[in-house]
Amino acid sequence: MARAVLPLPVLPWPVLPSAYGGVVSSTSPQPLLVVMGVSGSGKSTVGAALAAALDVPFQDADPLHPASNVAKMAAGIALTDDDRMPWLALVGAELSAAAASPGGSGTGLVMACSALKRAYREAILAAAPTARFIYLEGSRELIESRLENRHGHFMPSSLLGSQLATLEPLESDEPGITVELRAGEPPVELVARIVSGITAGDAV
Ligand SMILES: Nc1ncnc2c1ncn2[C@@H]1O[C@H](COP(=O)(O)OP(=O)(O)O)[C@@H](O)[C@H]1O
Ligand SMILES: O=C(O)[C@H](O)[C@@H](O)[C@H](O)[C@H](O)COP(=O)(O)O
Repeated sequence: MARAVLPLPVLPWPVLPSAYGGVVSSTSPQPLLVVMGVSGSGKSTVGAALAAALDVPFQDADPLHPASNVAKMAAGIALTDDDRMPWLALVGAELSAAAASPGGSGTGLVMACSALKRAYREAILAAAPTARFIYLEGSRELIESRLENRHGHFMPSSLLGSQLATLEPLESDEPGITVELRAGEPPVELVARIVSGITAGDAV
């Protein structure tokens, strides 16, 4: 699978070494990141840890879905573009609100959002042009095993096939990086790789 590698500069904020073992934002503008990938790739887990490492708020896009979308997914029915577009508008609005203003007053945000298709990412960027994507790329086997071990979530593992079929991986001319998932790697280590990948502007 092609890996997206963005030429420098990747992200519009300066970084400094930190005790975390990676980097933190040092001055405004604050990071505006969308952790993307199929259901079960770790967006929520990794996104929350990344936000903590960067000291910016975290938001999961799941609660922004209307109840009708959640009901469909819970019933094992894949969403359509028409189902997703109003939801993506909400995702974009949240990112836009958190974006750094010219005066630097934005809070920044890490958003966990599947953003499966390029058109979905373009819709997000239309609302929040400074957003950058962190694509969690993993094998079907790894993601399937994680979904099978995840309990209490509305999204059934049976939808993984449709998620993978819908997915258009982040491309090299899109803003962001691709991160390859490794079996057995704790989230904290994955986050450290992401932070260093953001800085280096490379796939990690
Ligand atoms: N690096 C990791 N190592 C092991 N398990 C993980 C890791 N990241 C996520 N998980 C687990 O995999 C499952 C799916 O992660 P989740 O964050 O809910 O994915 P998503 O938000 O993309 O659907 C959860 O049970 C989570 O605890
Ligand atoms: O576009 C979609 O089909 C959904 O947004 C989907 O991609 C997302 O994965 C669900 O919201 C389930 O949530 P999890 O990704 O947390 O499983």
